[in-house]
Amino acid sequence: MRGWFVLGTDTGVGKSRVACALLEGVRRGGLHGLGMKPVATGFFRQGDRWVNEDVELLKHHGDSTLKHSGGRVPEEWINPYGFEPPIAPHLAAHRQGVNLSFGVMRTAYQHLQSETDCLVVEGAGGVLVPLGEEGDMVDLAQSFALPVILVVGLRLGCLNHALLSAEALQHRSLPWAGWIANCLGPDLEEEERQIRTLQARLPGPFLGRYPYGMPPELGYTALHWESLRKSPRSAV
Ligand SMILES: Nc1ncnc2c1ncn2[C@@H]1O[C@H](COP(=O)(O)OP(=O)(O)OP(=O)(O)O)[C@@H](O)[C@H]1O
Ligand SMILES: C[C@H](N)[C@H](N)CCCCCC(=O)O
Ligand SMILES: [Mg+2]
Repeated sequence: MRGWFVLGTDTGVGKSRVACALLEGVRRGGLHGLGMKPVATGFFRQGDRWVNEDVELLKHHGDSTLKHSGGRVPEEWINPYGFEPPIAPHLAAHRQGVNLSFGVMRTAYQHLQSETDCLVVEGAGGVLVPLGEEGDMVDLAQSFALPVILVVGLRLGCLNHALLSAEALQHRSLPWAGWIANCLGPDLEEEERQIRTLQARLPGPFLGRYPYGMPPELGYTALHWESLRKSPRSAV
């Protein structure tokens, strides 16, 4: 089991950007890498297809074919559940009369695992986002048994969000890879001291400061690959 489960302090904090940077780093290190978004909400029409930005980004920065068979990566493995409205996953599923099944998501995950060296899974929203009757996003991460990376979106309010998220994760004793500070603005007030405040309080390792405006093709260089390599069962 190799890869990471990318969780965030909230929606819109940079999970996708960081997940794509991880894929860039993995692939530039010579490994095969695939992204997965178990449940995505917010689809729009593009020609004759319904697309979701996160799913498209993960496909773009990941490998385009399966490692062993060389075939196309099935969309339903990358994104087993997708719903049009940009709302909470369990509410979007409910509108469609769908029960989100951990079994379906785990099966897709296992298929992808067997066809890649490193799998980067992106959550949706924050760590305790409900996923219906079977649990929440942390439960899903636990059932995948991948080491978790917490993306902290640096802005006013993030200290509280980051510490609450870490407490929730510690309660469920997940394998932990570390946390990344993602700069959500160009000139963040007290950015350095926000990071130091979190370094003193969050479990390590600190996996890097992702700069504002940096695309994933360059952003992977800002991540601490020495520490990422030491993640439990890391492939890189
Ligand atoms: N370091 C950054 N520099 C510039 N823009 C950023 C940065 N990080 C994130 N953004 C922008 O902020 C927005 C939210 O980021 P992103 O989509 O990665 O968040 P997310 O945590 O994946 O959200 P979701 O919960 O919807 O999956 C996007 O428009 C993204 O391009
Ligand atoms: C649509 C959006 N971009 C996210 N993918 C879904 C965010 C769900 C947040 C749920 C909540 O915490 O209220
Ligand atoms: Mg995202």
